[in-house]
Amino acid sequence: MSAAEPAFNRPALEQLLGKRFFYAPAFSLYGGVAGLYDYGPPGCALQANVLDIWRKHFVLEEDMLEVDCSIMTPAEVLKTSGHVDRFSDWMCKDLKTGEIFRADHLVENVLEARLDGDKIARNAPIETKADKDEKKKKKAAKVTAVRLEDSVVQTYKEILAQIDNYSGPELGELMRTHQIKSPETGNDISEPVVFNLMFASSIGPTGQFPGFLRPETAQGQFLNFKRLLEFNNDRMPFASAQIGRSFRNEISPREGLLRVREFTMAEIEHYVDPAKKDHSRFSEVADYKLSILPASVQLSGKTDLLNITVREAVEKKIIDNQTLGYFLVRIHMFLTKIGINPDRIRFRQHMANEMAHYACDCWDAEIHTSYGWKECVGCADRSAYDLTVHTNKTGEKLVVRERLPEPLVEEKLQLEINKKVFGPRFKKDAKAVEEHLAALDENTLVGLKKSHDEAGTFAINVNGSSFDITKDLITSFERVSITTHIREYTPNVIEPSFGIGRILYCLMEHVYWTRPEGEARGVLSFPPVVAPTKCLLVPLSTNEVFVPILNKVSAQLRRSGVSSKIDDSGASIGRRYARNDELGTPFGITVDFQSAQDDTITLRERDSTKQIREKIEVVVDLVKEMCEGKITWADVSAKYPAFVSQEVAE
Ligand SMILES: Nc1ncnc2c1ncn2[C@@H]1O[C@H](COP(=O)(O)OP(=O)(O)OP(=O)(O)O)[C@@H](O)[C@H]1O
Repeated sequence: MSAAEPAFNRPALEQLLGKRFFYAPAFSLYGGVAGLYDYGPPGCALQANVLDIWRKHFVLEEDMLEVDCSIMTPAEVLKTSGHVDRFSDWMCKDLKTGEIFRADHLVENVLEARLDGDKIARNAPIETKADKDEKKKKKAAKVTAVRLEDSVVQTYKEILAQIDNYSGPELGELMRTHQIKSPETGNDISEPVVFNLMFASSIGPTGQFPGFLRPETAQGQFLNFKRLLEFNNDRMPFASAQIGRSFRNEISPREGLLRVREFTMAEIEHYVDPAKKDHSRFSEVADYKLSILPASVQLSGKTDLLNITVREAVEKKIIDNQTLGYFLVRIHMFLTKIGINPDRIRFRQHMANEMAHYACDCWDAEIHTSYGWKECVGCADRSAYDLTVHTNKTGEKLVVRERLPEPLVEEKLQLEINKKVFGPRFKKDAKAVEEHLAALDENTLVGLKKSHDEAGTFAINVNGSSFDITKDLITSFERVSITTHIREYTPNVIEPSFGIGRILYCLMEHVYWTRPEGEARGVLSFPPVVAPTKCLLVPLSTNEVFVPILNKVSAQLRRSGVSSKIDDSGASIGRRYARNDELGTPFGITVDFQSAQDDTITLRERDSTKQIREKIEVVVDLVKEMCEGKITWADVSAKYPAFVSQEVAE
């Protein structure tokens, strides 16, 4: 289905996912809490399979160092990382009912609804969010057919193209200029105020040690940088990885699994030399084409995608460096491997204001859903930000020290102090003044030496106080030749960050369809590698004769590592297969009277409903190979004559 194609029946999918307990609202017996969900058996199995592929695709393939760090985080860590001050969104309120909105989402939804109203008035098709559920919502939000001036349509489109780029005051200004009110009530809206997204807590019984539930898994990785580098025998570049829960107190979680308050993330921190951001395996992916949406295009009010090889994008500096480009391709490969439709993936570059406080370049892998394009993987160049702030705060140097191939000889100004005079003169300030002088850069020293030579003194400012450095405090201030054998630098970090729940939901939308024949029956066409259960075993009837054969097949599948489930309920075979189509089980094995005579069974493939008949051992091997992604059903049906199942058509 193309990005513009309408008519996706989201309510039907949601009903199926609820009925088969992929996931459900948490604490529903107590009325539920927005943004908290429980996964049931098929949801858990799906997630485990996706994470297994993630580990193989990234951790194993790239030799990453996996860690599992504490979720509860001291406030001081998140203060240093900038999250306490800046990990926030803009929130506003319906002034009468008190209903809360995330400001950028409110502006976006209202302007989109007006553009839809304009389309209805012009009798033009609504391309975005055109599923039935969305239409219903808009009706409820009193979307009326109002024809807009062409210039207004243009302005709205330009605002929407860069909706993520506005600050709170700018969003407030947009609300005033464009008369944005509370959608349901038409009431006035408050000015946007900043709202920190972290859940606060305290550690220990005194309540004196503040902490937060982590909002990302990254900080634990940074704080272990020194150990990890040592573990890696001090070799650069390298990457750490972590899979675990993160928590964000989202202002208004409204789109199911897409925006929740507790979710599983899988994050990679790839450490590189800032002077060498090339990637040794870039040539393997250089010709891979990606659909990208650079910041410059969005700023001109457009959303046209550029289909370009990653080589060209890096050469033209659209993507900043090879390592970033390499990871964008690897992310794309992972998403398609688990079954995301490649035509519905794009990479959107962040605009300057939108970038997180730690990032210097950022690309989001966005997946198209019935809710529109949704960010599912962020890929940020966090530069040296995190390691630098933690070094500055703790005094523990989170740096790389590399032996230079040739010693480096440099002429440098060097200032040596006379400690005997220094201590008695500056007393308690002596240490701070000394450290300040030691940290001065070459340019500053050149200026100070001028005053020192000409006036015999110079002044410096340390912690708000001025100190005169007179000649008697200095033993030498000369240019000397310094030989360095070691280069010390703070690595830059490229961070691909995956929201697993969002990806799972997008996958479920992409693989969902209904069989046209008879009453519409839902199917989830998961690729065998991610399917929650791989194989359904069905005896033709409850006849005892089938039991030993079923047990034999089931044991063989278990030995081959293939998960299977026996359905010996009295329901018709067609009905049993239909139930498993909804669970996304790719293969079905039927045991019948012929099986009892010649040890053969039938193997049915979910999407085509075609079957083959073969010996038990052959079928088990074929299923194993298909589940491991080594062969496909096309390979199997080409080799063994396939026929249409009688039972399924019933
Ligand atoms: N509230 C959430 N619910 C589910 N997944 C989330 C949520 N917030 C973030 N994620 C996932 O974590 C990934 C990395 O987080 P990141 O901080 O880049 O997201 P973000 O830019 O804050 O997301 P958004 O702008 O949608 O709030 C996202 O790409 C997404 O898949």
